[in-house]
Amino acid sequence: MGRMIVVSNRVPLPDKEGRMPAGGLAVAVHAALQDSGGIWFGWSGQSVPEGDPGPVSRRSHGTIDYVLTDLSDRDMDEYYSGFANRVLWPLFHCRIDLAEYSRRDKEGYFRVNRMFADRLMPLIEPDDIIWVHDYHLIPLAEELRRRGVTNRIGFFLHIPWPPADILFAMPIYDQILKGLSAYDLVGFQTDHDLDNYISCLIREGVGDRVEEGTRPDPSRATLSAYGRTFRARTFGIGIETRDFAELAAASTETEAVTDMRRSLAGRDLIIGVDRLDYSKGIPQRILGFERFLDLNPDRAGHVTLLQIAPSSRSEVPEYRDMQSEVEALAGHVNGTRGRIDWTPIRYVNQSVERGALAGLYREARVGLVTPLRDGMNLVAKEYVAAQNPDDPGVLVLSRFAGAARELKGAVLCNPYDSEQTARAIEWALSMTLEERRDRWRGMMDYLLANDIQTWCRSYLQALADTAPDRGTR
Ligand SMILES: O=P(O)(O)OC[C@H]1O[C@H](O[C@H]2O[C@H](CO)[C@@H](O)[C@H](O)[C@H]2O)[C@H](O)[C@@H](O)[C@@H]1O
Ligand SMILES: O=c1ccn([C@@H]2O[C@H](COP(=O)(O)OP(=O)(O)O)[C@@H](O)[C@H]2O)c(=O)[nH]1
Repeated sequence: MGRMIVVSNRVPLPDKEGRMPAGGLAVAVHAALQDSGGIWFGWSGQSVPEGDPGPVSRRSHGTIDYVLTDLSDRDMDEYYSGFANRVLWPLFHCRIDLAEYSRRDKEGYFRVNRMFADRLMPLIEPDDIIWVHDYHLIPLAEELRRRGVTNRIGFFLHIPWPPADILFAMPIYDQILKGLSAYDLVGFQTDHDLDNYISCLIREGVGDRVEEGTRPDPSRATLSAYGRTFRARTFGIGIETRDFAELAAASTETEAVTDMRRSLAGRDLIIGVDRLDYSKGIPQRILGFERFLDLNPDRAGHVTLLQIAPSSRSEVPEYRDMQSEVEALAGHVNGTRGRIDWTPIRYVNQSVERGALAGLYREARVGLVTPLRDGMNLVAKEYVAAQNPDDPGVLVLSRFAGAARELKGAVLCNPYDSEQTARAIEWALSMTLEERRDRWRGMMDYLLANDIQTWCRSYLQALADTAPDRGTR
């Protein structure tokens, strides 16, 4: 195998002391890059006020070269906050109502993808394998092909792929659909996403599966579309299960965790951890918790919901609106259900570092993960990995998270139904130790066997095994 070139919008850089960033994807992809040697290309995290962002900057670490490009403020506005996060993100999470399409943002999105392609061209050598990540960069392979690149190019979509009727609501859906056909291997989080993608090709009349046989494998397909043959497969992303479990076990006596334990004074802890994003269903979760309190008056004063929700994408109006919505709802529940010696919801609008988070997950009797739709949701997996095997907590998980397809021991709920969420919380809190252990063991074994290294290796192996289609388009 040749070198590897990873391309993503955000690049997890090592810090000034050369330490790699913590966190699954960054660690696994760095490890794979170290093995093969290669380049990680993406946005530097800096934007410049006007015009051309200037030349790329380069940093080396071991066998990895980081090649970074600034973006202009206009690029950020149109490509990142505009088309990526106000059109693709809401639509792919089935929120047509929140999608704000504009021709200007669409132009910005394709302009930045062309700029990424131009800047990548001089870096690509004939045997390199290129791995592109996520919805910000769907058109990149098409741009590279236009410039004559015949290398293997893979893509992994971290967020869901929507059903056809939702995708088709986007004015330029055909360009996005076609964009993926320029890759050699397209990875999705779940079989549902792959199935939705194939249905879009079929409904549009532009492509289909080309395998023989009457019973297609729901997790893989060879596809023919737009004059190209390529492969699509599901690879549910994992976490660093073993390391995270060790981190959680080692964090039980850290200050953050002992302070929390002391302040709980014997109350049961329920934890929610999410970026402040409408896809995560935080308002619905608070309503579910409120319903739980109303249905179970004997729990009043004996349970606390800790909701950690750092702000995210605050340039986008819908994200700013969420901030006040969550504050108002949490305040309402605390005001109407709380007592002078008990605050039902602790809402923390700040990021919590990994070690403290791991310890807090382990302290919590219930992990409440209720997105309205989510590509995978790593928090669900981290909560499971962090548990004490002798006395594990229970994961309450939305059926609309990719993780629900894998974590069979979770108590599933429909986050749109506050009554169901309320009952799931009560069930989780009253579950016997034997059942908790049983459910946890099954999920933990799964997470150990399907960790982030396995994910990374199987994706790269599948890409290496894919013969690039060098035919005409
Ligand atoms: O880069 P940001 O705009 O600040 O957003 C953070 C990341 O959010 C998304 O995460 C997704 O990937 C996770 C890992 O595969 C998955 O578990 C989750 O369900 C997804 O929402 C986004 O896809 C990333 O590109 C962003 O960097
Ligand atoms: O205060 C926080 C909140 C979240 N996270 C991490 O952010 C990631 C969130 O990933 P997930 O797949 O759940 O959702 P995303 O934000 O990628 O959509 C997880 O690894 C969390 O541990 C964190 O480190 N600190």
